[in-house]
Amino acid sequence: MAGQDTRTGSVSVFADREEATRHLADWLLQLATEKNEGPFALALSGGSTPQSLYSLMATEPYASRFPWARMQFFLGDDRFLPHDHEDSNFGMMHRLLFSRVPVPAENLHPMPGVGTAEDAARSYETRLKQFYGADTFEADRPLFDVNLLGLGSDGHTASLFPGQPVLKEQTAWVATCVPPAAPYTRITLTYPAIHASRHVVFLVEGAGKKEAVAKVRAQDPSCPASAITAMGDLRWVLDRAASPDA
Ligand SMILES: O=C1O[C@H](COP(=O)(O)O)[C@@H](O)[C@H](O)[C@H]1O
Repeated sequence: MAGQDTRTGSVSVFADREEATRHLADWLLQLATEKNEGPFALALSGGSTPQSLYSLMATEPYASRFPWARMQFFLGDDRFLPHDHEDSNFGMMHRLLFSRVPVPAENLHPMPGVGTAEDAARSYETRLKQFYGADTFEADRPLFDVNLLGLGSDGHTASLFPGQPVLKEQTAWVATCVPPAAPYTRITLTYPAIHASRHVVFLVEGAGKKEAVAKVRAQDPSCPASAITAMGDLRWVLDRAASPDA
């Protein structure tokens, strides 16, 4: 593993996907068990990259070590689809993780997938505000303990897609996005809601992401991921294939 600090956060590079995934599972387990008071709130990413992490968390020794009863699971984004649709991020998380571990149903906070997308965004924001206990963020009081993010090869993260109006959202915590070159209307956390995290961590794997990682490192403004910040720390977990340095 190699490590370095950049303006965009700390970077850890692992030999392959399996090592990167195991590192992240170990780090999450350490954070969740260290915080022995109150809920441990996570916002999870969708797509294909984190699937091996969710599967790993549902196997031993992780499955019996995570404090599931204290863990609260939110989503960073979802496709506006019924949860049983094969492309629903929540559906994927449920199949790989939630259905296989003793997490209480009331600790799961899916984004609504029926009705209208606008209503779904407003209703999810209300849910987040109830959980946070306030309508505006207080400095140094994060909403999420960990916000796990992915990175698209076009530089999108969560469902913050290049050039879309959602990138300018400074007030709403949750918004809709209709990506021109990707399927489905999306519901996504906005920049301010992602910022309200004790830890923001990107998990990025595969050679197809190397160019996007390099652009974020160079703070290329065409990449939505370049503008991600955190109340606490920002870190990148990469496999060697995704690292511009490898
Ligand atoms: O559409 C999405 O894409 C990104 C990246 O997904 P990946 O399949 O390239 O890993 C993901 O982070 C986001 O949650 C998802 O909705």
